[in-house]
Amino acid sequence: MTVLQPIRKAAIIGAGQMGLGIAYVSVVHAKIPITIHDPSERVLSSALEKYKSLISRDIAKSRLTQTEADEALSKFQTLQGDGTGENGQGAALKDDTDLIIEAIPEIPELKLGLFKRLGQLLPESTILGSNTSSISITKLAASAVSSLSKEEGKRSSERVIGIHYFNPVPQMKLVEIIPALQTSQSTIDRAKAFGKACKKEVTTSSDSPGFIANAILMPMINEAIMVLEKGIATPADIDLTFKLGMSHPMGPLTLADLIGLDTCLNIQRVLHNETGDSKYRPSGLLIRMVDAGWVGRKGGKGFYEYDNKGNKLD
Ligand SMILES: NC(=O)c1ccc[n+]([C@@H]2O[C@H](COP(=O)([O-])OP(=O)(O)OC[C@H]3O[C@@H](n4cnc5c(N)ncnc54)[C@H](O)[C@@H]3O)[C@@H](O)[C@H]2O)c1
Repeated sequence: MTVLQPIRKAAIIGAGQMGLGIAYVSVVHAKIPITIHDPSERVLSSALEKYKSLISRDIAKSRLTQTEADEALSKFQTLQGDGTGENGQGAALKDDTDLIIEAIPEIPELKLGLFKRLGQLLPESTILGSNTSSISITKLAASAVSSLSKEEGKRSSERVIGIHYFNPVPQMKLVEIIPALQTSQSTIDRAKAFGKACKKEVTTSSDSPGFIANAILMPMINEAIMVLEKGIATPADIDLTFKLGMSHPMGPLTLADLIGLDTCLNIQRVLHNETGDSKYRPSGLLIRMVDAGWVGRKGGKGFYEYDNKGNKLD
């Protein structure tokens, strides 16, 4: 039996809603130290506040002791920049980092550029994971070989993998693992073991646009927005139909607000571009709402309005 190299230290790139949640379960459940990188100082200070409030909530619910909470605080570090020397201070990522998980916006050029720099910067023992909802992991793996020799390039692409958590990460019990065509079996095994260490169930999807979850979810959300756009029903009635008629815990428009309307639009654009299938075309209303800066719960307004703690207003 082969012994898997353990993940002892990780870095998260992007401290938005997903990056912070991934950092939290990595420290609290997988019990490893985390550095979280983001170009925005404002995002980093808000991430630290949210991290502390997640800890306080877990203490209040007796899920963490004070000693565990102190340990979790000492294992969490924030750093400005993206870790590779872009958008901030120098290349802060260290050779002894066993795992990187990027959670930057769902924009192909941004992620491809990041994987190119990560491929050059980090030793081939470091797993390069992406929390992308839809972008091809095979393309990210190909980007991680740029300017390396053929043999180094092959090994560099073998350590790239999709590690797709769900929102909100501390509550949702799933991780979707997506190997690229190039990914090695040991990378798959290490990524699955890490997902389980974060106390998640693991599913595996091949590298196809939207993988399992978003290939099914995004067309449903888009159809719900089109029903609204056509004036067929109000947001409240569309959501209530799914809650009470189909036993979904929340309706599709509430879920779209939670995911982020910018993220939904970016995912739909990737699905549409990658498949060429018109069923994935984003609705005009979604495009206009993102144009208006109405990105959902994280921005205070989407299909509903929210206070600065993210609670829905009546
Ligand atoms: N929101 C969801 O429900 C959800 C669920 C699963 C996966 N995802 C995926 O996770 C990723 C992040 O989504 P999110 O909802 O956390 O987005 P978000 O907008 O909350 O956070 C993105 C963060 O990335 C930072 N950033 C921007 N450009 C960067 C760069 N070049 N380098 C480093 N950081 C940069 C931003 O400052 C921001 O803090 C996306 O790929 C998304 O598809 C999102």
